[in-house]
Amino acid sequence: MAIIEVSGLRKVYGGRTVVDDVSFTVAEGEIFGILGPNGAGKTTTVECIEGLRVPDGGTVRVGGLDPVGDHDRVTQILGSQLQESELQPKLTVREALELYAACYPRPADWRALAGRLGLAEHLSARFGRLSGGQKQRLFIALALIGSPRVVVLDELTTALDPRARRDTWQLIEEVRAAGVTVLLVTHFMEEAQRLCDRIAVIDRGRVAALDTPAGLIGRSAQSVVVSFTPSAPLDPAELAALPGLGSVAPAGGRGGGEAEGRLEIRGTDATVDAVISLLARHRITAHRLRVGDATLDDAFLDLTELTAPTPQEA
Ligand SMILES: Nc1ncnc2c1ncn2[C@@H]1O[C@H](COP(=O)(O)OP(=O)(O)OP(=O)(O)O)[C@@H](O)[C@H]1O
Repeated sequence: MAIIEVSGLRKVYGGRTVVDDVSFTVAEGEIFGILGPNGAGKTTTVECIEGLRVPDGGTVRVGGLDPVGDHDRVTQILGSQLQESELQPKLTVREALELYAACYPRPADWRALAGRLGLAEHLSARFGRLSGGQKQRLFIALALIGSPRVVVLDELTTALDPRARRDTWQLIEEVRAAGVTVLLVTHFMEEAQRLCDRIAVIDRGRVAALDTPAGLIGRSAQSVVVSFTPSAPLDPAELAALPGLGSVAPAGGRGGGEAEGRLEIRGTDATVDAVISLLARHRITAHRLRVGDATLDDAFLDLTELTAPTPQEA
């Protein structure tokens, strides 16, 4: 059953359409990701779901309720961790938890929540003195304190170091295991790939793709990556004619330098077979040959590069 239903959502700021005909549903118990470049319209979409923005078109339902018209009831079933959340620096962790718990008719046991989130030893610590990771844990606790059925986490791990980020991923999995639906806005492909059951890729206000992480990678024309340093130059025309070819580039072309002459070829399994044949035909050796599956990162770049014109252009 869908707990979130977004249909034909539109939002316009000062005559500029920033969310344009966005539709998706989130099933109860899912971890659903919203992924997209900066300014794509992710936060605006999420804020419409939270009832913080009034849509200019389309409908949004959370548990069958209108987040704007039924705002009070929606806040009872939806918990939010907002992007760039701040609290009074002098507020202690205990005070924040007690304050937020008092706002809900059926609050979770905040002490148990603090224990689960590793905050039990920091109850007397002031918000302003907490580390980035501790703040994020507190924000998750505050998002969960009303015992919500669905929790919205917007760029939750952006400020965290890799270890704290991984700890947070485990927490998100625990939250879901406890039966809470998670709507996750993220910039981190690894995070989306690891956590999300399904992902909506939003680009320039529109849903560019909606699928499982594996489905997104599979639908990209470039699902396999082969890289090597040839012992002699290869003919660009022959490379361009490879079957199923997605791209040929100097290795590291999408960031980072690499050994002189090293190539990175993206395509399908058929492309890799043809590369091997081509090398054998010309008796060229492939040094440090590596073949790997494309990642969600590759699929994301593909999918956001290939989308239609911006809403303004349409
Ligand atoms: N209150 C506002 N008034 C005018 N324009 C806004 C407002 N809020 C957001 N925008 C613009 O709407 C577009 C979408 O913004 P939004 O914050 O939804 O994007 P995002 O995908 O969440 O981006 P990011 O990943 O950078 O957080 C951006 O161009 C932004 O500048």
